[in-house]
Amino acid sequence: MNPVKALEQHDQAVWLDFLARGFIAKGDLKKLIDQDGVKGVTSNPSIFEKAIGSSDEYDGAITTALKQGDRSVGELYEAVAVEDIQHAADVLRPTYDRLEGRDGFVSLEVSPYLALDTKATIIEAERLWGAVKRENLMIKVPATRQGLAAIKHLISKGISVNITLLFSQQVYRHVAEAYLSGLETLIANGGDPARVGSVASFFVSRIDSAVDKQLDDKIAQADDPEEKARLEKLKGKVAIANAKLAYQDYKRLFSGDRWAKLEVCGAKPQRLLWASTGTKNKAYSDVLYIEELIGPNTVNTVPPATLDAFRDHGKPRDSLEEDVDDAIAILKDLENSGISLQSITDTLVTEGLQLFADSFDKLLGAVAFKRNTVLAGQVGTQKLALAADLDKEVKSHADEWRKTGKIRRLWDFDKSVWTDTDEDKWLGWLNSAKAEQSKLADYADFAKWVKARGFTDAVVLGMGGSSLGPEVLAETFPKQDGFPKLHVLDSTDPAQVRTLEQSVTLGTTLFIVSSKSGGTTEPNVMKDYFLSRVGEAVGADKAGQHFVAVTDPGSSMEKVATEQKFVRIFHGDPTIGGRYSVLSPFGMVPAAAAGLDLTKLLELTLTMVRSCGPDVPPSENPGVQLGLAMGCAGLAGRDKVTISSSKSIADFGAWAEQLIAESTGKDGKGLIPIDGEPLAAPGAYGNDRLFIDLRVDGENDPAHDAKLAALEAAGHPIVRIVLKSPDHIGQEFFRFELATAVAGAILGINPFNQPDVESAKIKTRELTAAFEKSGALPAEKPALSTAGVDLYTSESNAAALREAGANGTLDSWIKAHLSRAQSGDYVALLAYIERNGTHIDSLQGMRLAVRDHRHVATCAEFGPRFLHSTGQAYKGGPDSGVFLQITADDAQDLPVPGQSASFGVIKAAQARGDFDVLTERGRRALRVHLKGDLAGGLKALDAAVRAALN
Ligand SMILES: O=C(CO)[C@@H](O)[C@H](O)[C@H](O)[C@H](O)COP(=O)(O)O
Ligand SMILES: O=C[C@H](O)COP(=O)(O)O
Repeated sequence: MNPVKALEQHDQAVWLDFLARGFIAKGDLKKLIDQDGVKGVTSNPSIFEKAIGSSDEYDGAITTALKQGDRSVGELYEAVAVEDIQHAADVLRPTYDRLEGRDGFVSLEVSPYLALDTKATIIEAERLWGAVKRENLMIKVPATRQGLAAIKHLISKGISVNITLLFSQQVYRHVAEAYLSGLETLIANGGDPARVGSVASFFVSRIDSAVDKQLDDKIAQADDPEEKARLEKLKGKVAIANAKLAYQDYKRLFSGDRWAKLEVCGAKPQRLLWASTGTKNKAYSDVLYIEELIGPNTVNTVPPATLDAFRDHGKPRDSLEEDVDDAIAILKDLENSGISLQSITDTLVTEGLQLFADSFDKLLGAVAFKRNTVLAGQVGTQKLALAADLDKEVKSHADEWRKTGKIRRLWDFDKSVWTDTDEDKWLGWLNSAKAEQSKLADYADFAKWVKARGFTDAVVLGMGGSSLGPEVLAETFPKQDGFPKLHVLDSTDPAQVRTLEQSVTLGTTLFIVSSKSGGTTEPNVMKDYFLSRVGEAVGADKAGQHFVAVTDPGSSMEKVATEQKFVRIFHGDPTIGGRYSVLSPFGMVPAAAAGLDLTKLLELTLTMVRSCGPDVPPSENPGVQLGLAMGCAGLAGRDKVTISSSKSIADFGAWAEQLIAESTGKDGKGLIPIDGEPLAAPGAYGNDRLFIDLRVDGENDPAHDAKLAALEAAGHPIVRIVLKSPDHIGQEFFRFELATAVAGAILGINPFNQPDVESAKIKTRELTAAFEKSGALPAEKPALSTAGVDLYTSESNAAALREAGANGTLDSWIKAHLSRAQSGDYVALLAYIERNGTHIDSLQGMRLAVRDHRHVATCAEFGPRFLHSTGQAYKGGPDSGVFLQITADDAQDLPVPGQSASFGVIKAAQARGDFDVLTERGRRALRVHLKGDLAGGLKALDAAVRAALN
């Protein structure tokens, strides 16, 4: 007789420790049931990893699932795994029915990531039980301390459980106890125990592998031949002895009064199931762990090769209760040899969890890869070309992130991923795109209202995080028919305010006042100004009808907006910091007002959110990959994150800049984003760059590509990101948000605070308060005053510059100042003037001259805008900045209604406040105040810069 089938006569059930889609579909499982009498199937993460991850058998199913709509990697895995389990359960159903529920089960394991979390295990087990919907299902739960509590609960709810990763007799007794007490609760609550099945999966071969290793060490150390022989005799014996003794426990636990009471109600004993029964040591019989463990009321789950071997040459006999005394002696002998079985079995549980988690990581990575392939192009692609050293660092961090489950912890709001302070309070952005989806109807109503009102223009008044996201949307998307043109004003420069005013028709303009805190100076004074101007145009009582506010609940802005009868107040989410707020009302309200397709924007964004999800291991997770590259590059001194973006998304860098700089630049550490520097030949750069290139598919620029290729060939790390279309911009917002948070963790900082922005704000407030009191800003003494310029700096900076040759000319000061920039430093031009094409060109000319002559990174920024962006990193980040602040006389100032400080005064106070903090921190900073005609002043400065460099 077929030896496998013959096991029935010994009252032992054979299950198959294997599952795969084609195997079931082709009828192979059915054949084993019919021919071998197989009565069950077990699966585990390693089995699914082999089935799904290492074959293309599931590609069709994954494609079909995705055709019904995108879903997360975890959901995709579960969809196909649940189908497989259902198919197996259906094939086993006749067995289950024939044996009246005593056999015919298929097992599905809960995620190994949850093994140490009782509550999460219970939730997942109940969910899987509900999803598979088969009576002959068993949910597998590991026998950890936390698992035991879950097992008891699940049994009490009538869910059949297979307890896995069981190695020790002591733990087995707890497992049986959990089952018995679970049944007692079930019965007490009126449940039917006859419907509950359970097995305790006791692992064998892994024990021998671990014990034999220790025995071999001892044998190698032993001098006495007798001792060597004694130890040798124990090899390959311990696992079976351990299992035999567990079986003696089984017999005791499932007899007697307690059990009788349960049995009478219809309860079935929880059978011992021998798992890990494939022989690992080739010196042993390949059917060892079947032949030696045959006994009534047990199960052996067998891998296919072992099953084939046993069918071929297995010799069944009732072996389980043979030589029980010998088994006791073997374990005693082992203990006497100084080998602790308890410590081995404890380790095996930990290792087992890690092995299943490793398999699950691999499996989810493979599913993520397949999802990506099917979605081809719908998710922006990302290619990392990192030089060898950096690549190695990134891979090693990725592995550390995988092993320690950091991406899951991050998504779980675990602040210990960062500095363990209050990071958990600032992670609302992780779920904001999803949350915004639930408000689509409201945004549609708002958009309808905007359209119906016939607004020609919509102007966002805000700073930093509140303005730069909307600015990207305004610059990336064309004006939509029937909707207003979207503008952004983020300045206190009088000329800039006036230019904006002249570019719109006040009577048909909607103002969106955006301030999370509500207390920021700029949006408040801009709002005061335009409320008054609109009042003049349409009547003070109607002005509020042109204003909406976006602000966090309870802010001072909310109060003011209510008093001033704004049309609407949209609430931000207080768990999202400004720089992470674009995929929240701060981005969505302006987008809705401009008539953008929010449904599409968010849907596309969510595809990236899923790609970056907690279930996507670091190696396949684009946000984590980018963040690791940024963080590791920073640690390696490549801390100038140089961003280039193709034409239609050219403004993206300005948003990314505020995110990266304000998040990471603090505590003397951080990344310095470099935006707007066109690429040059490798010779223009030092070794402090990481290049991130974003392009919209089809926006080809061969010259740019050639430069990137040359940089790559010269050993600079490059990240290339390709967006399918500008509509996919939301994906990049999320990718960069996650990447920045990850980079923050690598750098060891809290990416969600901005301590040094605050210090400049305090200084500015002190200066404006002084102005309100005395009618003038406190006097200051220039280090040099010429007809065209006044130069200011701290005494220590002035002394250093004089020593370096600064004398009575602008050129000499600029020369001395720029010569302070050494390799690895950056030079930042910080201009408190109108941000317009001419001035941008002017700053660009100077910065590129500096870069090309001194081979340092350069920044060209406009104040006060950059104070809410890169300003944090300039003051709080690494001390590698050389700052040239540029201020100028305002040709024409502009009053702010209701206060004596004008726009010009506020701007001057902001420039001085920031400069004071820079110099107080000992940073290398020089302020050039251009007197008289601004164009002429900039020209003179340009000449001085070029002279200094030549
Ligand atoms: O736990 C069960 C059945 O309940 C099995 O699926 C169990 O996971 C497997 O037998 C083992 O993981 C296989 O172990 P090994 O052969 O890799 O040592
Ligand atoms: O990035 C944020 C800016 O500092 C503006 O802050 P706010 O939105 O609270 O006005």
